[in-house]
Amino acid sequence: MTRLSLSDFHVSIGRRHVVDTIGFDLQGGSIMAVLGPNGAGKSTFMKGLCGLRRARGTVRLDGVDLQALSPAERASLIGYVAQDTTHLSVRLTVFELLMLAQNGDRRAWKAAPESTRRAEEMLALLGLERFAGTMPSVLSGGERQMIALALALVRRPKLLLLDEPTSALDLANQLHMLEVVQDYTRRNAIITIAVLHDLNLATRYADACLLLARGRQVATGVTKEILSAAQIADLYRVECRSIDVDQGRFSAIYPISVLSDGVGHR
Ligand SMILES: Nc1ncnc2c1ncn2[C@@H]1O[C@H](COP(=O)(O)OP(=O)(O)OP(=O)(O)O)[C@@H](O)[C@H]1O
Repeated sequence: MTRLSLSDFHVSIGRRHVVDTIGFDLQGGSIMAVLGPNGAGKSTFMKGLCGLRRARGTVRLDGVDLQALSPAERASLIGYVAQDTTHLSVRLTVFELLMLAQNGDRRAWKAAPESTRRAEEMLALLGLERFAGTMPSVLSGGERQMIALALALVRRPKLLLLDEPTSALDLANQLHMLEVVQDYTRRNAIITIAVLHDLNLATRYADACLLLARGRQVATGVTKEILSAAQIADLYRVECRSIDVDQGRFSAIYPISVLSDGVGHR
């Protein structure tokens, strides 16, 4: 089973330490939500993990030190879906992109035999078959977000990193995307880490949470234990109530008001 272990993990932008001293362990089949106020360092943390920002410390995926790998080796293990999908504005169709994602690092001129089937499977999994022949540049922001996920999954990552994956999705697609991600994560025993701003998506889909404030790890652990109304109030400086939904099947967090030392003083 896949296992991810971080210790004393730091990420810098230029000379500035933006993310400091992160440490946790995750087992295959689990989803971790990364939560925290704007500017807390969530995206920088994700970029540090996938090698887009300079990072220090130890990151082991199944015992392999990710920091010691070449960019190509690292890319073969990690699927990263960025907040911004403008990189998909190329003159290729969705299907061509799915083929390129799987074969871009091959020297041979032929695509790997199973890649057509795999591309079709991904389109079916996410319900995107109707976009196969379309260029992402003519699609909506939410449709591009779904395609970015398909492009990450088609390469069979062991570690899936999603930066605000539902930010452009309507209610049905938010649930659809996270159901697919949860099912894929469990079935393939991979690890998914997702930056989320919606606390109720976190309580519903994340097994574990990492709370960040000013680049520091405020808390990490099992979602049920971490995401209390008191902890949320402390993190975002917003008074909240925790509500049981569907006879305790889900727990929802309802925001009441910004505390007097809230916005601008975090
Ligand atoms: N390219 C950059 N150059 C310099 N500083 C940056 C850069 N990108 C981010 N930062 C700074 O790093 C800090 C963390 O930014 P980051 O984007 O990681 O926050 P975040 O938690 O993802 O925020 P948000 O919820 O608003 O997306 C912020 O203070 C930001 O100003």
